[in-house]
Amino acid sequence: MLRWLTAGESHGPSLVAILEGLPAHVRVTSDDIRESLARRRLGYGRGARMKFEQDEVTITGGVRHGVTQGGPVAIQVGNTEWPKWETVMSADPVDPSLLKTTGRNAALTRPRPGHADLAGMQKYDFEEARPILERASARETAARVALGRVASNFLEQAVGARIVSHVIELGGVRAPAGLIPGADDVARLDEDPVRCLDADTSKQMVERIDRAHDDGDTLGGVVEVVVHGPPPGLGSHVHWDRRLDSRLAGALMGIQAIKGVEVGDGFELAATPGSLAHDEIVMKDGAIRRLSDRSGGTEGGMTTGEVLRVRAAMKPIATVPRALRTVDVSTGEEAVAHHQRSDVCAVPAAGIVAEAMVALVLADAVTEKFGGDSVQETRRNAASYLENLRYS
Ligand SMILES: Cc1cc2nc3c(=O)[nH]c(=O)nc-3n(C[C@H](O)[C@H](O)[C@H](O)COP(=O)(O)O)c2cc1C
Ligand SMILES: C=C(O[C@@H]1CC(C(=O)O)=C[C@@H](OP(=O)(O)O)[C@H]1O)C(=O)O
Repeated sequence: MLRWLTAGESHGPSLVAILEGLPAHVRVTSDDIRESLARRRLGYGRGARMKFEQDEVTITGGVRHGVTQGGPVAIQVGNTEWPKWETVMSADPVDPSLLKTTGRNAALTRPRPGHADLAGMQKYDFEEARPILERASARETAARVALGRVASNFLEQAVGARIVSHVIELGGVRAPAGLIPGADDVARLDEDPVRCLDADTSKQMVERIDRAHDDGDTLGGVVEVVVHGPPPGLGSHVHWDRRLDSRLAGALMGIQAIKGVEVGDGFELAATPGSLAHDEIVMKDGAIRRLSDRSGGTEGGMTTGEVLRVRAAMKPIATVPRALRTVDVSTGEEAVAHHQRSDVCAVPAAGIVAEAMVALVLADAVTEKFGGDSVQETRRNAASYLENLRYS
């Protein structure tokens, strides 16, 4: 079983992430993690912070000479912006006179609709939004992506599964149906400004972002994560919380601003007659094969061995430059929500975060199915299972 945790605030000194339960001998380096974090910063429409802030990666436990040791893997991702926030985010008490009434040290009393601000202030009993928004911020996704890279290296080394994501819809502009990236399309997708496979659609998406930016508005969209080479039989039909589709949906819904998840053709299947909605089984060259993959590679909560496909729908960025109405909780007066800066659209980045979440869920399911205290043991167990698999 894998367990993972993250800690840290958006403008704190660093994020910290721990992954426990991974076998020994998984090859992973700080540069691998840096590479994944750099991919999360990509994408047309992200805000100024992505340009001037760096992710400072330090592996502080669990890895020696580029291989995991079997203990918890601990990763620190430093925020280079920290010196500007040292007073307002200090862990220790500060002189109250330093907390000014204006600027970055001021109390945030105008909660932003669409954020955790107001519900969090009520629940945790704070008079301002800073203690809530700091942890609710999607800055935390950097820590998940760091862990996701470790999980993804494990998946590739243990069972040969490879993960890629792409943007299939942005601000209402939709890519042609049926485009599925191959495992080797990652570099090509990362070069596209919105990580879309179709060049014409990508151009329209970029124009849509420009228009939203000019209008002081923000956009959402849909990403799809595709896994090539998952072994059949991950997850189980026997209980709701062992179903892989349920675990994937929970992990994707756990990403900030994700409001819907689909497995395979998802909601479209609901409008398709049964005769056209399922993946027929045929005998070909002495082995059982599927004629399609509308289910997205799961049936009965288990992987079928076909390509796994899951989608996540992201709502538009909630800090809208054309500020939304709110109430100043310190006066009870009508006001406009706080807005300092924000992304116009973070859908391409959300795809990288979704890859990480899928990698963590699959790595957990692989350790559960095949066990192993070293990655070579996991690999042997998986190979033996596949050699003895019925009907393949
Ligand atoms: C990669 C990524 C980047 C984001 N960037 C911003 C941003 O710059 N400004 C903003 O208001 N929300 C941003 N968000 C979304 C907020 O964190 C999210 O709307 C907030 O947590 C509330 O959404 P929830 O109700 O789903 O938690 C981002 C989300 C992700 C996944
Ligand atoms: C810092 C990151 O994303 C941030 C997520 C975020 C939010 O409200 O979720 C708001 C923005 O930060 P700020 O409020 O400081 O401008 C984004 O830049 C990151 O992804 O590394």
